[in-house]
Amino acid sequence: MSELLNFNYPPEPAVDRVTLFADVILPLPLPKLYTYRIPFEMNDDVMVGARVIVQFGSKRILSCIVADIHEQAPADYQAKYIMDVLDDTPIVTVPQLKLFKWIADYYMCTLGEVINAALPSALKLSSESRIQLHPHFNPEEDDIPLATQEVKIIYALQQNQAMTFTDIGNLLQIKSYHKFIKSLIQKEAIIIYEQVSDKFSPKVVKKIRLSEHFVQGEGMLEELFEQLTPKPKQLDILLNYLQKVPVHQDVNLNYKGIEKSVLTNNPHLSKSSIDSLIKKGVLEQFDQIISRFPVDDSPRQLPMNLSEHQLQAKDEILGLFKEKDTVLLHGVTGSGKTEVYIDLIKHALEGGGQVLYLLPEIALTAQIVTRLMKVFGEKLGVYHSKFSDNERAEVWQGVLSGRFQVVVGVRSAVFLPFHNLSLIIVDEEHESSYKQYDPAPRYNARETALMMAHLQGAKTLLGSATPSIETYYNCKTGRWGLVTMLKRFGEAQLPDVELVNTREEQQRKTMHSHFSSKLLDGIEQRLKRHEQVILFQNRRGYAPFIACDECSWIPKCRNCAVSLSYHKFGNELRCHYCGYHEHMPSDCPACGATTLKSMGFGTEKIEDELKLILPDAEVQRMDLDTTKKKNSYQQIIADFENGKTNVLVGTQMVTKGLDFENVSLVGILNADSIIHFPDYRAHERAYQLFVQVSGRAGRKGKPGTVFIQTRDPMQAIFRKVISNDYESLYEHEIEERMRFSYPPFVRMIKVTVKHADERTSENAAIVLAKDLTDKLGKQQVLGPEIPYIFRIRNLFLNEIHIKLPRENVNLRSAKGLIAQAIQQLYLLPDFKGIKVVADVDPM
Ligand SMILES: Nc1ncnc2c1ncn2[C@@H]1O[C@H](COP(=O)(O)OP(=O)(O)OP(=O)(O)O)[C@@H](O)[C@H]1O
Ligand SMILES: [Zn+2]
Repeated sequence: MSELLNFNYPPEPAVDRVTLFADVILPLPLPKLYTYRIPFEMNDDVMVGARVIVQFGSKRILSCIVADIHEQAPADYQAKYIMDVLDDTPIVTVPQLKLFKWIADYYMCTLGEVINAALPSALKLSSESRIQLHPHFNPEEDDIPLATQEVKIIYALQQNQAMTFTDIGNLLQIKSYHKFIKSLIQKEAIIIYEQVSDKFSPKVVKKIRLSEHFVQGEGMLEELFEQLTPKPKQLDILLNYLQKVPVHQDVNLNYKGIEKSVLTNNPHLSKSSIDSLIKKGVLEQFDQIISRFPVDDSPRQLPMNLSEHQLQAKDEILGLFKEKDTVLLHGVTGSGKTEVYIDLIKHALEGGGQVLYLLPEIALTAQIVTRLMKVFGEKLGVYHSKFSDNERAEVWQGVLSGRFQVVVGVRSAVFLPFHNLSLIIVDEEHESSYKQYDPAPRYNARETALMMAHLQGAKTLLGSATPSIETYYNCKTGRWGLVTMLKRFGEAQLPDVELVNTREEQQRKTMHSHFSSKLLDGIEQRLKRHEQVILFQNRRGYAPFIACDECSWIPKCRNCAVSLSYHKFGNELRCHYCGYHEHMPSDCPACGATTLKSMGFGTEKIEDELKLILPDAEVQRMDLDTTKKKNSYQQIIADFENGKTNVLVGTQMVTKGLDFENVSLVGILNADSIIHFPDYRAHERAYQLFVQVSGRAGRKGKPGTVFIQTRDPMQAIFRKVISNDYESLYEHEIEERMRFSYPPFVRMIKVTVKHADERTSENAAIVLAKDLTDKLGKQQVLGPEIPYIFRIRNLFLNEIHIKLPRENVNLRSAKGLIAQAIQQLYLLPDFKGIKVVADVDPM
């Protein structure tokens, strides 16, 4: 059963009234929790995990989460009273509060920042919040008892669409109006949203019905007939309506009415007469809102029968779970890990627990959700950033209430209010998109999931065809369990990987722009056979930069130390770091020449050129630029699934997890840019990327081929990719990590110092590095150094890397010292305006 317990129960009722205080988490980056006084009459209503309304500062009214209840008045300030209690039951569970605390401690941020990231804005009320009618709520139809004040609010919202708290206060002319808002939220009659952009526009159909008094009043209908007899067109409409809605049989039928289009689309009825009947008040027009999460009526399907290998993997996993909390399923691409997950989810649900299934990217959810929906139906919730805020709030409530027992989501799903988890699946566990870079909390959802599982006594299954070195190390040292699937499902074989030497082709003059003749021939061949192709290029846009052929001028971002990328769509130059954009100049602003040339290439250019080279092919692109709209992922994936598209060009979005049966060729256009990335993980990443994208080929029977274009085919990493030799990659990498002290042998913390002035940033970093060295020891602190991209959003960056040994270091106290050093830096007058960001376990 769920465990929505309070941290502290309110004390036993005493004869004397006790004065209680609540520590609350405000959704703000404050270092400490604030204490408010609980008014006596609310003593029984304030609960840990529930929201209360408080005044913060002189004006702001905010909702916040109660973290603790006690009798201790704050020592250094007079506690203000809590204004109102919003929830009858906690919306944040006790295990969640513990998790949030861990995130704040581990990732060196405030609880307020965690809460702010965790709660959908619809659950964060403030004086700026807005209120609208709940899209499901139909005031005419929904039969819920409402207080007079509530009716007033509903009526006003029907007229006004949206109102602020202040509007409601003015409307009711009373001070304690929050309870009515709260009650209406609970009755699902209204919803709250934070920003205008979050406003939920419900799907509405126009409907028509007879005005109430014609139906209810004795003899009224007969009278109406008489009235309309001289107007045959109007009478026709009335008769037609009564045919469809036989109110003489059951007056209640009138309530629902019919869709207006039923009448207006009827060629025998006059549209203008319909309108006159509405004007006269005979007919009544109203809007009906259509549900947001339509119930999936398609018949449930049983999970597929597991193959022998899958069954064995499943049994091994369950066996290992008896001794270990975490198991890695290392299964090659296309080995059928998803079906194993589904079976384990079923198993967990039968045991009565909740399940969280994490995916690194929204692009992956489309296919997986379809699959899971068929098996788990309305028990399945989906959580990601393409959902509107109110949809996310609905999933939140659904997890609390138990409506959703399985949730599929991207990294932020670790914040959901699970209270009875028994299994977490982290699919593609090696993915760096599990880590949030900015803003705080800079958490890694995989690590957070492990802690979450620990707090709730759940098991975690990590899955990947290319595990991260850290994870594999944990398996090798026996901390975690390891289960392997070496073969693809069914008859499918791993694809053949071939290297294409672009340097040679260039010398032979057989390159067509960025395509080798080998790759082009390969594509043409596949298309003739009605097979599909995926092309991967790690940059979006048309070209990473442009340059003047005469004077070598290169346009740079105003705010960042990067060149601007050229985007042909919109004919724009754009910064991928700050979003700055400008129109593409027609000639060079430096020398006036008209010879501006695009250099390098991104996905947009590949798409463009391929369409010219192969005019009959249907080419689509999937990258950040083509997936801005809510359903664009689904559309692109569906078009490719149905064979409407022949070639899919994309960034890392197309590289993993996707399952298309007809793809027989994968092309990697520029492998070298991926290998030569200045980072200790570059090889690991390159291997993962190449193997993952290769893994999209030949997944169902038909053999698959991969062409990797490179100028230097002798690089060692390629041999490992070609032979799919993860073990040898691991052996090589782990040795290097040990030798040069990198994770998993040390923990890293990256401290970035930012300032608008270059010298100040540098000097502050030097002072901070010195202080850190004094506090932590010389060996532990590297830098400061100026990063490759040394200026972003007008701030100059300097980085300090801290390496903390795994053994013999108290992580908590080390982080305490780092936080202290940062605080001390903030106090120095020389460095006013400085910003320091600590990133724990940076990726
Ligand atoms: N038991 C089964 N019965 C029928 N088809 C199956 C079964 N298991 C897997 N498949 C099919 O095999 C293909 C590969 O499976 P899946 O997508 O789960 O692989 P995966 O291990 O997750 O691969 P990747 O790591 O590349 O994402 C899919 O098309 C899936 O439908
Ligand atoms: Zn910029």
